[in-house]
Amino acid sequence: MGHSAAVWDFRAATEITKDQNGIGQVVLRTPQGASARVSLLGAQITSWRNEQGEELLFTSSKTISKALKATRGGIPICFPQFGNCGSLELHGFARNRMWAVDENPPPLPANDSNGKSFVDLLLKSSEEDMKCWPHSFEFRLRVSVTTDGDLSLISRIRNINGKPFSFSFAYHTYLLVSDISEIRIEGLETLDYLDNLFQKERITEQGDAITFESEVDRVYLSSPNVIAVLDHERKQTYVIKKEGLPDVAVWNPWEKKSKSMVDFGDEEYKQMLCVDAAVIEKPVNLKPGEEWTGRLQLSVVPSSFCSYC
Ligand SMILES: O=P(O)(O)OC[C@H]1O[C@H](O)[C@H](O)[C@@H](O)[C@@H]1O
Repeated sequence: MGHSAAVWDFRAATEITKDQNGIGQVVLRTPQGASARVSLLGAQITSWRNEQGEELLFTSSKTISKALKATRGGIPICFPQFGNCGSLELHGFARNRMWAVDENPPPLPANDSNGKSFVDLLLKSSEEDMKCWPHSFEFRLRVSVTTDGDLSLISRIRNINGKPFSFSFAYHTYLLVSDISEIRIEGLETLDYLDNLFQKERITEQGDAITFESEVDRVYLSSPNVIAVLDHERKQTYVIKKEGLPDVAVWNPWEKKSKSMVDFGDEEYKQMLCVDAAVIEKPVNLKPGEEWTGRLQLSVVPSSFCSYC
């Protein structure tokens, strides 16, 4: 690219455009050529590319653009509910709302801004949403791409209500993988998980890594803050670092669930793996005026260089 980080104008490298449906999106680029795209619909990350321009997130080729509905893939934000564990729509309403670019967010530590291309987005409770979830909040999301090409997401949720409220949350991360049967997840072994395929039964993981040979739909509880997803065929490892997000939801449907997943190709399960950094088992309880922060940092390293592996 011929640009050095020292002279790179990170502000100018942040571009606001429209997607093919006319919905606003923000494109972030680094001097080395990594990039990310975030839609104002749901603040959903719709693309994350490495310096070679290779996509790292899965998006279904059958994605259907419905009015104000999250598409299948990327990283939708699940808030104030994960899955169907409450009375709201699946994964909560935040992913189906229009977010605004926040020009003047409360500051974050200098480390979260220096040397990064970033954008701040904001969702506030609306009168309509208050009818089904009667709590006032401000949700700020900082999306950054670092000079190393890492994708960083920082969520700050503030209670501006007169009384406490609780919520669950997830970065519903659709990783793009070469072949699901070649994938191992390390860092979740020996943990307890809730198995969604068996009425959320609590089970202790016995394997020395998670591998896939049929449908998996689990929530691993109280996990370490670093886990690794090893892709043998691509010889690369996704390193997932998180803070404030104790649980990890792991999902691969193994086959197209015919009626419910119209936006999913027959064989696409092979190229996707959801590994969601989340708060599920013990929802966050926020008192009036309090703020919660949940951080996710995704990196990709060659498997041979992975200090974690
Ligand atoms: O279709 P989505 O909204 O992306 O959600 C799909 C999946 O999300 C979670 O991970 C659940 O545990 C799955 O049971 C669910 O089917």
